[in-house]
Amino acid sequence: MTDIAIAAQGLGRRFGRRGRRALDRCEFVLPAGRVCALVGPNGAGKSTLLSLAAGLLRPSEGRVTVLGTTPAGARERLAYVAQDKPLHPHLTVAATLRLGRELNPGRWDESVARRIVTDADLDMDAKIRALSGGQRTQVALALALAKRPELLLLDEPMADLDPLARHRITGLLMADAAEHGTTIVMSSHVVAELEGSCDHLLLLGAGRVRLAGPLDDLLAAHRLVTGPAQDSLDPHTVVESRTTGRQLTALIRPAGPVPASWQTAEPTLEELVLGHLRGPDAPALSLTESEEAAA
Ligand SMILES: Nc1ncnc2c1ncn2[C@@H]1O[C@H](COP(=O)(O)OP(=O)(O)OP(=O)(O)O)[C@@H](O)[C@H]1O
Repeated sequence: MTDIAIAAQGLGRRFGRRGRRALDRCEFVLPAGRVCALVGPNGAGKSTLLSLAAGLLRPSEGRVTVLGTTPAGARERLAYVAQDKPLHPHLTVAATLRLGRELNPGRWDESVARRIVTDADLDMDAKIRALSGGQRTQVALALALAKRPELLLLDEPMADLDPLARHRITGLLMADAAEHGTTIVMSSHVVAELEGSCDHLLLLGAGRVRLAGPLDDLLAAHRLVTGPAQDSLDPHTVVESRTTGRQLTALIRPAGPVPASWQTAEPTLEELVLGHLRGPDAPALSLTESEEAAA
């Protein structure tokens, strides 16, 4: 086991010679054992980042280190569930799991795979092509978890799951992380669902890292404030602000005390992310874990 699950240095990826960079000069460190929410607007570069970490794409610039080595070198120790959940359509569920076992000798945990497909009420003899999108997702998650990876990369894993399946799979992922110390990086647009399950955040915007670090520290570095519209927010960093009549509501990074006449509260994860999506030009903030927390 290494202390760092993913480290990106000057990481960039361009598609085509003249193409816009999908990722641009990304720098971040994700300590091992964390559950990291990967968020950002459509086209921000989330899938590109996950594909680079999984070793399915190569960087155009910079580098990404995974579990202390190259993504290719870490391939056996990581699992990746891509957005389109590629599985062999002509295989049955049972044959898919059998293939997973054969491809991962020594690591395969049949019980977790069986549990996921049984809980999803899947017929072992059903062909993958006959399954619904959400059912296919659960087979892909069964394959990924049964591999007992040290790093699990999930691209919008909950997008096509029903609420009960989401609840069940989230519980399973959290239990896995707690029991085995698995690092999980999970992209999602449903930020409210990540609240309570993630302890680390990576927010991308237009291919750049906008926020990175331990979730509690990032939340503590921000305040949601409400006050008179005519008041100045200097010298605080304003991520996003809106005026309704005579009232101003803003997401700020305080640079000192906020006037006592202002109402202030720590934002929720959803408020933090929404604020940064509405204020894409706010300065980026990367926080590293304190030694105490990392111990
Ligand atoms: N294979 C590709 N060829 C050309 N451009 C690509 C390719 N894959 C991604 N891109 C471009 O890279 C950028 C980032 O795409 P990416 O899929 O990583 O974003 P995302 O954050 O995962 O988006 P979403 O939330 O919509 O899934 C987009 O502008 C996209 O058009």
